[in-house]
Amino acid sequence: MHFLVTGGAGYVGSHIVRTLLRQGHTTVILDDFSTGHRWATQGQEVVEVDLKDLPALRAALAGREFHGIFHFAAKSLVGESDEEALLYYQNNVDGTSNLLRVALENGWHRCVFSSTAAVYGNPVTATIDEDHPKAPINVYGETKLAMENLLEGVCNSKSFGAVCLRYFNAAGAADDASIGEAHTPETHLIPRALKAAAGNGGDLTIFGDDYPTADGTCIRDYIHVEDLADAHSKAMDYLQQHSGFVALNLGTGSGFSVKSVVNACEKVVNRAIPHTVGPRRSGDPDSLIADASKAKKLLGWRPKRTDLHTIVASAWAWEQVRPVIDTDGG
Ligand SMILES: NC(=O)c1ccc[n+]([C@@H]2O[C@H](COP(=O)([O-])OP(=O)(O)OC[C@H]3O[C@@H](n4cnc5c(N)ncnc54)[C@H](O)[C@@H]3O)[C@@H](O)[C@H]2O)c1
Ligand SMILES: O=c1ccn([C@@H]2O[C@H](COP(=O)(O)OP(=O)(O)O[C@H]3O[C@H](CO)[C@H](O)[C@H](O)[C@H]3O)[C@@H](O)[C@H]2O)c(=O)[nH]1
Repeated sequence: MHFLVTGGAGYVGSHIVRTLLRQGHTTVILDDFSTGHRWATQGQEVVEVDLKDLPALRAALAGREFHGIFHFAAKSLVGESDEEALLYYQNNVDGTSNLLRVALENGWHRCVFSSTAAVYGNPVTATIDEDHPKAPINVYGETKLAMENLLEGVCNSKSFGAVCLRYFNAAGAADDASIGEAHTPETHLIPRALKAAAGNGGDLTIFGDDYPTADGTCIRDYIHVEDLADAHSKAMDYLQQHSGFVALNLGTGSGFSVKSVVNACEKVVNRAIPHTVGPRRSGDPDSLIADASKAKKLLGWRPKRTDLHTIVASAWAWEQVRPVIDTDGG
C-alpha cells in the first residue's frame, strides 16, 4: 500500500517509515523540516510543505492516491508551547485542520495520529487508561487534545476512520541504529543522560528529588520507538476494516524513576554519568504509567523491548553513530 507520512523526517515518523518500507509498502513524506532531518527520509519522496499553508498543501498533494495517512507533524516542546501558544495552536491544530480538509477533498479516509499522554494532565489513578479524565496542563497537551477532537468530529460527520495513539515516553532507536532521536534542543531524559556520558551534551540535571515516589524522582513509562512503529502499522491494518474514532494508549505498563534511568544509562555506558539534582521542572507530574490493555486487545499489539536496559542500549548505539549521520544540523 501507499501512505502519506506527515512529519516523516522527525524522530518517531522516520521509524514508522522504516517499518512500512520493510513491510513492502511505499511512502511519501510530507515535512517542512522545522525540526526534521534530510538524513531521516531514507530515500523516500519528500513533499516539502508547511501544513499551515493550505494552498501550497493542496497544490502539492492534488491528484495523489493514498491508502492512509500517518500524521506525526507537530511541534512538541512542552516549555516552548506555554511561551508560544498561538504558534502551537496554529501549527498543530490549524495544520491538522488543513490536512483533514485536503484528505477529504481527495477521498483519503484513514488516519493514524500521534497523540500523547500529555492529554491526561496530572494523573488521578496509578495507571492511566483511556477513560482517565482529559485535563492537559500545558498548551502542547491542549493542542493534541484539540487535534484528537478534530479527528473525532470528522469521523462522526464523514466516512472517516482515525486511530489516535497516545504515547507515553518514546525512547530508543532503530534496531540497526540507522536512525534515532535527534531533537534540537534535546529535552528528553535518556538522550540527555547519554550525551552527558559521551561528554558532548553538557552536564545532566535531575529535575527534582522531592516527589512522593520511592526515590523522590519522577516516574515515567518508556516505550521503545520500534514498538511504537509496530503499533502504528497495526493501527493502519485495523483501519482497513473499521471506520470511526478510537484512542489508544501506548506504553509498557512499567514505570521507571529518573534515578533508575540514570543508573541504567551508567550501566550501559559502563561509567559514571556526571549529574546534579536541581529544582523541579514546572509541569512534571509525579508519575505517568500507561494501561495499554485496549491497544493490546484491539490491535493485537505487544511491546517487545520492554526492559530499561534494552531501551537505553538501543539509544546508546544510536548516540555513538549519530554525529556521523546527523550532518544537516537542524
Ligand atoms: N517523542 C515523544 O516522546 C513523543 C511522545 C508523545 C507524542 N509524540 C508526538 O509524536 C509526533 C512526533 O514526535 P517526534 O518526537 O518525532 O517529533 P519531531 O520534532 O522529531 O518530528 C516532528 C516532525 O514534524 C515536522 N513538522 C512540524 N510541524 C510541521 C508543519 N507545520 N508542516 C510540516 N511538517 C511539520 C517536523 O519538521 C518534524 O520532522 C509529534 O506529533 C509528537 O507530538 C512524541
Ligand atoms: O534533563 C532532564 C530531562 C528530563 N528529566 C526528567 O525526566 C522525566 C522524563 O522527562 P522527558 O523530558 O524525557 O519526558 P516527559 O515525560 O516530560 O515528556 C514526554 O511525555 C509526555 C507525556 O506526558 C509528552 O508526550 C511529551 O511529548 C514527551 O516528551 C521527567 O520527570 C523530567 O523532569 C530530568 O530530570 N532531566
